[in-house]
This record gives sequence, C-alpha cells and structure tokens, in this order.
Amino acid sequence: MTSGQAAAAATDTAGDGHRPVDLGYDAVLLAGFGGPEGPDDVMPFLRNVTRGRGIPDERLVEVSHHYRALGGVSPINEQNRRLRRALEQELQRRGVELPVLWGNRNWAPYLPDVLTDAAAAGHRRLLGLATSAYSSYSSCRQYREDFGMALASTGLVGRVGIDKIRPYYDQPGFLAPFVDGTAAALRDALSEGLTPADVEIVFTTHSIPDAMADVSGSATLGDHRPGGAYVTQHLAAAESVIGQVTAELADLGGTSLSWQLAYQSRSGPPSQPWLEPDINDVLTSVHGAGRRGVVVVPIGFVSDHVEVVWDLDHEAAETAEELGLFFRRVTTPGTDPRFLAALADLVQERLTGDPQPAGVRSTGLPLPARPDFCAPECCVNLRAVRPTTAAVDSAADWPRTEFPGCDVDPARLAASGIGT
Ligand SMILES: CC1=C(CCC(=O)O)c2cc3nc(cc4[nH]c(cc5[nH]c(cc1n2)c(C)c5CCC(=O)O)c(CCC(=O)O)c4C)C(CCC(=O)O)=C3C
Ligand SMILES: [Fe+2]
Repeated sequence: MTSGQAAAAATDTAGDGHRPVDLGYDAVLLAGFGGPEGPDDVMPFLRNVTRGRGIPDERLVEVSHHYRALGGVSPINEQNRRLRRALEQELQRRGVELPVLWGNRNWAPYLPDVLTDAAAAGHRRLLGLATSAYSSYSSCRQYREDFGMALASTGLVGRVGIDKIRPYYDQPGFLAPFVDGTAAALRDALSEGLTPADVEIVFTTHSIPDAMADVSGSATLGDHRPGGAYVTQHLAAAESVIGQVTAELADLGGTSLSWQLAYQSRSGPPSQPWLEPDINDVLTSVHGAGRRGVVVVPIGFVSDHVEVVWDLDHEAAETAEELGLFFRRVTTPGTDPRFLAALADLVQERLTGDPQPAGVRSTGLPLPARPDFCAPECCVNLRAVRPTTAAVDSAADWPRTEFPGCDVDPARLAASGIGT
C-alpha cells in the first residue's frame, strides 16, 4: 500500500462517518491504440482497427500506403514504451510504488494478454490510463469497452477490476507543451519576416462522425456548443493555449492571434458527415484570406504517431508548400516532464478516496472536470452495447464487494451525482 492509500483509508473527508473507499489500485494500465511493427503487420493492424466500423476498403488501402511509406512501422508503440517507463519513474520519484503495465487496443501487446499476465502476477485492481485526452466514443468508451471485453474474454470478470483516469485535456501539464511549441513556432515565423497578423494558428484533432460528436458527452457538463463535449473540449483547450501564447509573446507589444480548429484523418464514407473543416481545406482558405503562414497545433493528440506524422508533416505540409505558406507543426506532449507530472497527479488523485462526480476534480479550463466514472449518456457507442468498465452503468460488471473495503455501491455512486 502506498502512503497515499494509507492516508486515504484513515481520513473521513465527508465528515459524515463514511470512510472513503480504498480502491486499492495495485497497478496502472497504460492503454494505447497500437500500431504495426513492420510491413507485414500493416494490413492485419488496419483490419483490427476497422473491424465492424464500416470503413471502405479503398480507405484501408490508402492508409496502408501511409504506413508503408514510413517503413511499415508506426512510432506509436515505441512512444508508449517510453511513456510507460517515464510514468513509472515519475510515480517512483513521488514514493508511489505502482507498476505501470502497457497494453494496446489494436496491436500487440494486446490487452487480453496483458491482463492474463497481470492476473498471474497477482494484480487485482488496475487504474486504466488511455493515451487519449478527450471525451467521445473513440477516445474514451472504446478504451473502456476494450477493458470490459478483455476481462470477459480472459475469464477475469470479478477477479480483476479496471477503472479509468478521467479525460485529461483540461490539465495545464497536457497543454503546456502546445503553448511552448506554438510560441516558438510564431517566433520562427517572425524571424522569417512575417508579422503575427500574417499567421493563422490552426489547431487540429481527429475528425469523428458528427453523430459520434453529438453524443460525446452530457449536456450538463458545460457542453454548450454544437458538436457535444468533443468539440467543446477542443475549443476550450485551444482558447487556453491561445491565451497563454499571447501572454508568452507579451514582449512583442501585445499581439492578437488569429486561430481556428480544424479536423484531420477523416476516414468514413463521403456520404457520412464527419467533423469539418479538414485541415487541408483550411490551409487553402487561410491562404485565400491573405495569410502567409500557418502554425499547426495537433492539440487532439498525445504523441507524434502516424496520424500526426503522415497527415500533417507529409500531407498538410505539402498543401502548405503548394500554396507558398510558411508552415510549422508543433510537437505533441510525448514524455514532456509537465505532461508526466500531470499524469502522475491524476494517478495520485485516485489513490486518495472515492471516485468523484463531474466538476469536483481540478481543471485548468473554464469547463468542469469530467467524472471519474462515465455516465451512460457519456461517450456513447451508437452501434452496439458492449461490456465496459469505469462507468456508472458498468459498476456491476465486477463484484467489488469481493474485495473487502473496496465496494462501490452503484446506488451511492448515483446519489453522489457521478456521471450526471
Ligand atoms: C478520436 C480518435 C483518435 C484520438 C484518440 C486516440 O488516440 O485514441 C484516434 C487516434 C488514432 N487513430 C489511429 C489510427 C487509425 N484510426 C483509424 C480510424 C478511425 N479513427 C477514429 C477516431 C480517432 N482515432 C475514427 C472514428 C476512425 C474510424 C473507424 C472507427 O470508427 O473506429 C484508422 C483506420 C484507417 C483510417 O484512417 O481510416 C487508423 C489506422 C492511431 C494510430 C496511429 C499510429 O499507428 O501511429 C491513433 C493514435
Ligand atoms: Fe467518457
């Protein structure tokens, strides 16, 4: 037991005689997307990603060329190996002796294999951490479903539990690397003779179907703008980055920065509406509006994986070159120490008591923090009902009462407002 857990078990935070639940996590489970490790892996990987998702074959063939052009190897697995090591070290440095395990949704090491090994090693209560910072089916529930299905397929339901760290797009340590990168890119533009007014800052994230965006989060969590939580969260994160960059560039005498949010990596059939505008169309329109340069900020992503490297550094950079636009792409958090510190903070907040409802945890943005447990209407799967973990509606998936002192009563969760 860590010192944080011991303290939690002894504190009556509510002052009502109720002792906080000691959730007793014995490992962190870093959950990655997964990517191919060589040319022969590319098509099997793409089939894993798109199974049952209605993505046209032409799109798979096209995307396979992106991977092959990069040698058939996605950098994402190596990035997650580094993140795993660095997070484990950061936790150790803080006196938190939690191993960090790593499993993927779409490629080896597959989650069911990792869970089988974890159970054999005696782990019983895992705190999941997705390499995805926002709310939506693709970025939250799909990870939780893969936890639930991996527990089911390995026969570990009831023996191993997996909760999940809340979406962390609102953490200053996640946004800080984007702030620095954007300010540095703007200074580069100025050193090449552009003025701030010549440059458009274009934030990018993964496009998702409009229908998925509309049900990405509940309307009671500050999701006032069209597109649900997914779009709202990206706009809030981008606004914060712009505010911080403006402050960092104060020595330039007060500049007003022009920015917008664009989408990348669309993959559905043309008949299906996905979030727009596409980054390449935005480059054309800002050029038409008289801008001479762009700074592209992939605020939707945690590491520089293939969707960033191919879709931005190859495709968008090429579009910009054709238009004669100055182009800089800002790097993602990766293993930036501030991002690692934010993730370690999020692990530690879960070691010291009950799951919390929306809005209670810390946030660096003018939106309430997401809940520790997702509500049924959060990050909805429009296609199927699957077993999940880390949600109010999946609290019954594994009988917490089997673990003395660790039961989370669904009625109490509901009463606490978690997921409303
Ligand atoms: C929201 C979101 C994130 C961010 C959150 C997160 O990080 O999880 C993300 C990340 C990623 N997406 C990735 C790769 C792919 N995504 C695809 C397809 C899709 N992505 C979607 C959404 C997202 N995707 C959606 C709605 C689809 C359509 C199919 C479906 O409804 O599920 C396809 C299929 C081919 C195609 O592009 O059409 C591929 C190959 C990689 C790995 C890169 C590497 O290998 O380095 C990463 C990190
Ligand atoms: Fe969610």
